[in-house]
Amino acid sequence: MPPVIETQELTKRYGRRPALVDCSIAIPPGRIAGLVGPNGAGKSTLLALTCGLITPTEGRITVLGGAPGVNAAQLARVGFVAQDAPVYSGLSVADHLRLGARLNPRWDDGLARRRIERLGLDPDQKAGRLSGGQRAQLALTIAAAKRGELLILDEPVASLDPIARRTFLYDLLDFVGELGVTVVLSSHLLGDLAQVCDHLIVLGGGRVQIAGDVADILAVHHRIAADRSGAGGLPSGAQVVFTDRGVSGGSTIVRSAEPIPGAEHTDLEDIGMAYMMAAEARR
Ligand SMILES: Nc1ncnc2c1ncn2[C@@H]1O[C@H](COP(=O)(O)OP(=O)(O)OP(=O)(O)O)[C@@H](O)[C@H]1O
Repeated sequence: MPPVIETQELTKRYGRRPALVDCSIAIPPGRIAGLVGPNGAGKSTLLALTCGLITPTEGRITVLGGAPGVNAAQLARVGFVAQDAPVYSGLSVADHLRLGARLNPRWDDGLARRRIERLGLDPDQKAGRLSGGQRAQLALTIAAAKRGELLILDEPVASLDPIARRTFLYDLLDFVGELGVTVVLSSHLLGDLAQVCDHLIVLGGGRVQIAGDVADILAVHHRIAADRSGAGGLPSGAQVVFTDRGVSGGSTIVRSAEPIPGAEHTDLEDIGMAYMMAAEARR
């Protein structure tokens, strides 16, 4: 199956300022891909390129086999929820569904109504009076009912409390299972992404630090005590990603296809953080 999103040496500059540099990624179909990186790392730029809202300065990007946003048919296949879950505050929940039905040729009204009911949203409530979590859920419902093949969510949980975040993410999981779509989800909250993502892209300073399926990433990363991180004690080909000296003597995340005797389990949160810290340290 060809990737849903594929980029080759994709670069975007605003004027002379590079926002994304030589980005080469491939997201296979059916994945929930997490996109993380510190402020200004290039996440929104990559998502905007994916939706065709902006065009590359150099390199190539293919979305669902074509140029992003090239025509109405292509746009109909992609659902996009921008940062802060934009909704029309003067319109009611029901008005949003009516607008969605009018604007989207493949609109799934049954799906939209079922979700609104399940979430307990009052159809007559004005969107401006919904809570942040409810607004995020409404925006996700509209993007989903478009019945596209790719859902792009730019920091959809940023303004939500931990309970609303958890509900939103588990709901997303359910619904990806139901619709079989591919999702790209950006967030600063690595712990949240680790719960739902099976593909990860870490950006730092506009460059891809690591990208791939979560299972593959976990298989080649190890945590060892900081004082063992001298290259002498590691298998050949091992790469020290980052040493964090702050936590009880410190620890080092190492990338190695070979097992490392005595290494501890590490998780996606630690690995993502190590790549981001390493990128920051190089700047
Ligand atoms: N329209 C623009 N004009 C000029 N520079 C921009 C524009 N949009 C983004 N940038 C710059 O490009 C870089 C990447 O920005 P981007 O918004 O993609 O990062 P981000 O990872 O989404 O950040 P955040 O986590 O803060 O939302 C930053 O240095 C930013 O200042």
